[in-house]
Amino acid sequence: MSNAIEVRNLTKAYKGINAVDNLSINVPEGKIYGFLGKNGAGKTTTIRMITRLIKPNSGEILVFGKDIRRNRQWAAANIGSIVESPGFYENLPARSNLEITATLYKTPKSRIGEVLEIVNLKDTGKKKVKDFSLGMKQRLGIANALVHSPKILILDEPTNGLDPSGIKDMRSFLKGLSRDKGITIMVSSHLLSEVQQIADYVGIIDKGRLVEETDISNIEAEDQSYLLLEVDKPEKAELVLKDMNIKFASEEKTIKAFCKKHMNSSINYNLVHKDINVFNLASVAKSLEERFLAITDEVNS
Ligand SMILES: Nc1ncnc2c1ncn2[C@@H]1O[C@H](COP(=O)(O)OP(=O)(O)OP(=O)(O)O)[C@@H](O)[C@H]1O
Repeated sequence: MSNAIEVRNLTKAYKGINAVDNLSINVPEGKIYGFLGKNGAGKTTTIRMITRLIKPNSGEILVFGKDIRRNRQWAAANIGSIVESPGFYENLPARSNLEITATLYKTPKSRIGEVLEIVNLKDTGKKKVKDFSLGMKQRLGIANALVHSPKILILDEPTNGLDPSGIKDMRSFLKGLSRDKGITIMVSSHLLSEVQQIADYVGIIDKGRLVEETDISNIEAEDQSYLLLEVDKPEKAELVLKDMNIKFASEEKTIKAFCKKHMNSSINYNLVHKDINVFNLASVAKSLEERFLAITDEVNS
């Protein structure tokens, strides 16, 4: 799989402090990439460098394999973004606002109908932007970023300020955009659950440095939070776990055994050999949240 964006050894310092520190990330083409980090981790600074709003101190950024410093127009043509909230003429309807952008990009006006359709604002007619909900304004921002038909969309915290139903709509909208139009989407967030629900890949940063970058399914598959057991003789099962030096918490016939995944089969073997019936044995994955906190704590300690 090729990369839509490759960031290599990128550094940006403010007053001698690295806001982004030798960062390298890969955003795979056609996927949704969740760029995750706490407030102040360096997400916006990275995105501002990718979108050429600010210059790095060192490092390079490639868009579809081309260095953006030597291919500025190429980069601009391929990337649509919302970094700061887009300023709209509040007294104009959606279409008129997008016409201004289309003129700037020398894009045919026929594209406006298409993007309004994509973001589900086709029927807003003469309604002025000032009368739009926040969710509608966010979608108009995305329409604005899509006017010139970029292959990559970069959104800095797109769900900020939205209510739960607005967040849900935004999530399914972005998934649809990736699935149906093949657009690569890079979306930053400080909300772990958000990234877990939307992204195919995740890059976690802390203090400007990459902590981990992986396919989201790896996170779900690899890291076990606990093994959930349902047995007929819980007291006997607890003795087996004690013998194996495994911590556990039990409630009636259900036991949570806190162990690594590779221990699951030997736990099952030992239980069965002690004549304990195992009705249910399920590996419960660590949520990204648990994993993220564990990772950033390791870095901080
Ligand atoms: N223009 C600037 N001048 C000085 N320091 C800055 C500037 N922009 C960012 N920083 C600092 O760089 C660090 C990273 O900020 P950045 O905005 O990139 O983080 P973030 O991960 O996007 O966080 P948030 O979600 O809070 O926006 C912070 O310590 C911030 O104070």
